[in-house]
Amino acid sequence: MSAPDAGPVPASPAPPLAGVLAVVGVGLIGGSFAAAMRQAGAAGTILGAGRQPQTLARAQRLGLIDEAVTLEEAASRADLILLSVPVGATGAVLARMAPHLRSGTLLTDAGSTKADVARAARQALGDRIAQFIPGHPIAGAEATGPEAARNDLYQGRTVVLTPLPENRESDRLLLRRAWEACGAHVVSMQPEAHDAALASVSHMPHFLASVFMGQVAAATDSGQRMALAGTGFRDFTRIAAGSPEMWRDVFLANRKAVLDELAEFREALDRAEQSLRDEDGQSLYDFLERAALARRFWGSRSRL
Ligand SMILES: NC(=O)C1=CN([C@@H]2O[C@H](COP(=O)(O)OP(=O)(O)OC[C@H]3O[C@@H](n4cnc5c(N)ncnc54)[C@H](O)[C@@H]3O)[C@@H](O)[C@H]2O)C=CC1
Ligand SMILES: O=C(O)C(=O)Cc1ccc(O)cc1
Repeated sequence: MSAPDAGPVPASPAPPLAGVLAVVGVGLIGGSFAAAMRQAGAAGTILGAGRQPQTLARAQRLGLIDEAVTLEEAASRADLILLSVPVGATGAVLARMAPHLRSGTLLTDAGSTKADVARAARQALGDRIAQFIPGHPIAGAEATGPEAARNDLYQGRTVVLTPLPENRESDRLLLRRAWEACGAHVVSMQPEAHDAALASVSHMPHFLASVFMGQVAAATDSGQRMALAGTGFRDFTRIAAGSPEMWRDVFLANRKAVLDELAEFREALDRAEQSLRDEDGQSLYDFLERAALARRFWGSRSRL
């Protein structure tokens, strides 16, 4: 007697990339990673760890994480761990997790600077350093905390990985696939090249916007000035609303590259100022035109 025909055997769903994902620091960046990984079906259980129990409770209510756990528990249970805390906290967080890590666990981070993060990780993890791959999603906002998290934050955005010589190829591939599952495009580069470029196009804009915003806010007639401010002021100063803790750490971590950029900027500012002092309309026009063409060209290629 033959068995009744049950039809084609249904394919079992592919296992998630990370059976257990842990996010340390469930704010904008970590919360968005959790949300995107969940939406893609790339994470099974999602654990959250951090500094403030109230933040983790909010993240759980928002459905970003399934459970709030200690750093030690995250280290011992997770297959993949994302650190999304201010870069200055990296060493202390990893040092607490190190004794509890399983050998198969992969760690990464989302910090805005990379050379200091790699140094701190080396010191904290010692002979487990192969398990840590530094990373940086070039996506974000001035808003902070789990309420700011979005499952589409990384769609179409670039994620930079700065792998260490010790990292295993299979781990690099897994991390690349995780970010791709979040909709990102992954590139690899050297940490020093990353930090120099980001000093120019991310850290400097924040520094300048903050100095400028502080100067306007300190004026005796700041209320009147801001009542008259339009979209140019809004666009130019938007990023100054970002987290002071996060940005303090970025500037301290990338101090040398930012100081180099500031020196170059000061020279360019002096040249532009001289054109104005000299009432040199041609030279003013030339520098404004160069900037306008460069900005329009970048805008037409960058989708931003
Ligand atoms: N905000 C942005 O646009 C971007 C930020 N980044 C990087 O991502 C990281 C996180 O930034 P956001 O998510 O924007 O900040 P956030 O303030 O939204 O979230 C950070 C979370 O880390 C927790 N935290 C802080 N110190 C901690 C510690 N010592 N131990 C455990 N938890 C701690 C905070 O309680 C908070 O929940 C930073 O390293 C930042 O440089 C990277 C790309 C973009
Ligand atoms: O708010 C914006 O427009 C940003 O550019 C966000 C941002 C901030 C810090 C990073 O390291 C990367 C991206």
